[in-house]
Amino acid sequence: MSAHGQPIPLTARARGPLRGEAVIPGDKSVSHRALIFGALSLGETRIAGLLEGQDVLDTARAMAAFGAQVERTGEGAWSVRGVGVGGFAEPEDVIDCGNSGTGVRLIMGAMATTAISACFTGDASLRKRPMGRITEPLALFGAESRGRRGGRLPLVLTGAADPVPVSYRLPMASAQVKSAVLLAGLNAPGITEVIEPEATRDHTERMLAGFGATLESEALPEGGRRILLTGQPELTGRTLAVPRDPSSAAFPICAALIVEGSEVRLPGIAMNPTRTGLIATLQEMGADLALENAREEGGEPTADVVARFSALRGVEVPPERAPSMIDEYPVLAVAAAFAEGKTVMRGIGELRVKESDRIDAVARGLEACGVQVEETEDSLTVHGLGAGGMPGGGTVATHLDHRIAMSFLVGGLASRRPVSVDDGGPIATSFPDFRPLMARLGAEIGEMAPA
Ligand SMILES: O=C(O)C1=C[C@@H](OP(=O)(O)O)[C@@H](O)[C@H](O)C1
Ligand SMILES: C=C(OP(=O)(O)O)C(=O)O
Repeated sequence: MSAHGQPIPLTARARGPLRGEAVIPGDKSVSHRALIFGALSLGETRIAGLLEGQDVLDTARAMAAFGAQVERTGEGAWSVRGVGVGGFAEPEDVIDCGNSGTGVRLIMGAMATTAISACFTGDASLRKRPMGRITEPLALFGAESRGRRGGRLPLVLTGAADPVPVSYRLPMASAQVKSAVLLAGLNAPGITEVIEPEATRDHTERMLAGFGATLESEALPEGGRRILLTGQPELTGRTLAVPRDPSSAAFPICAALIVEGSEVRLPGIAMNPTRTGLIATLQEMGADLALENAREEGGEPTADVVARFSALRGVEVPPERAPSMIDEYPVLAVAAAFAEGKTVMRGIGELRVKESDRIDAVARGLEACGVQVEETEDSLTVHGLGAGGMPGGGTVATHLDHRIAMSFLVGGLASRRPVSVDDGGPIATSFPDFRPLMARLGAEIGEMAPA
């Protein structure tokens, strides 16, 4: 939806090859964390390349409401003067995190061991998402919460006045839950331990260490990781550059692979191994993907990605890959519609609690575009139609989900008939530049009535 709440229907149609350079904005996960960790530090944090999507802007506003001085100093350039660990002030008004699960969950963790109360809410999508997975571990520190039935937002959280450190084994693979527990552990005396059954994105661990926290992380023999955080460190503001978002890069990459004659170069994409599952899967599908100039930027491995039109073949995506490609399944499913043979994605039950139920949204969208699919509670199978591809011609319901909107618009660039989405407004939450960037590559995505 637009800022005024009106849906913005968009239609994508085939118009020839995509060519050129795609300069992807900053990583959303790192951007949220840069603002939150800056707010929990003493002194100034200067951030370059911050993603200026609505999700991150909502987190910036929230950090100001908790007492940090947050200032935009240029394009993607932000300054945060923090209040230190345990220094959050009580916000005077409701904290509205918009569409952002990462924002609300990490902020709840960050305030849970400070003796203040805050009321959190979000848009219609965020108000449907489970928050018990956060409030339950935060209760172990001594925080109290009261929300709607099923632990939904709006929710009031009162931080523990005398927090105790905890040992917590995550019941699901979730970097948001892991991060909320670690952030709460910052203001608890002693060691907080988090055990994750499967390794998830590790930006919190890497970045907290960079801000001065003492943290140890070890791989477990049975898979997963054990993280030990020493509470009550003095975090110090720092200068950091946000690497370019691999989850946003996924859209032009997949578009180049399925639109005949395409070649797109994407400089400096983050290649943190906890985020590269899509690249591995596409390579197994036969994608012509080159990774060049591997280097380190802003503390994260990066590389230039070159994606060229490819004859893809269906694969089985192993369940253990889910955490490292979690947000990329919708666009992978669309690319799989252009592959020869079937693609089976297993162990993806977490997709049901994202901005939308992504298994259902993708399955219904592909059906609307003439593609046969099968779903179970935690899997999705796409019957690919080969390079001749998806018939298209349908309108896809996006359920306030940016990734569903962008995935199907990518599909429309290669399908036989145009593909429409009912609402492209939420694209602004993570990739505000998506349409102009795709247009510069030669894509036709217009604001027009559904086909
Ligand atoms: O920690 C993060 O920044 C994120 C973690 C993932 O969510 P879960 O922790 O719910 O899997 C991911 O889907 C989200 O887009 C960003
Ligand atoms: C799941 C996502 O984000 P969040 O959980 O932060 O809303 C996403 O960006 O795909």
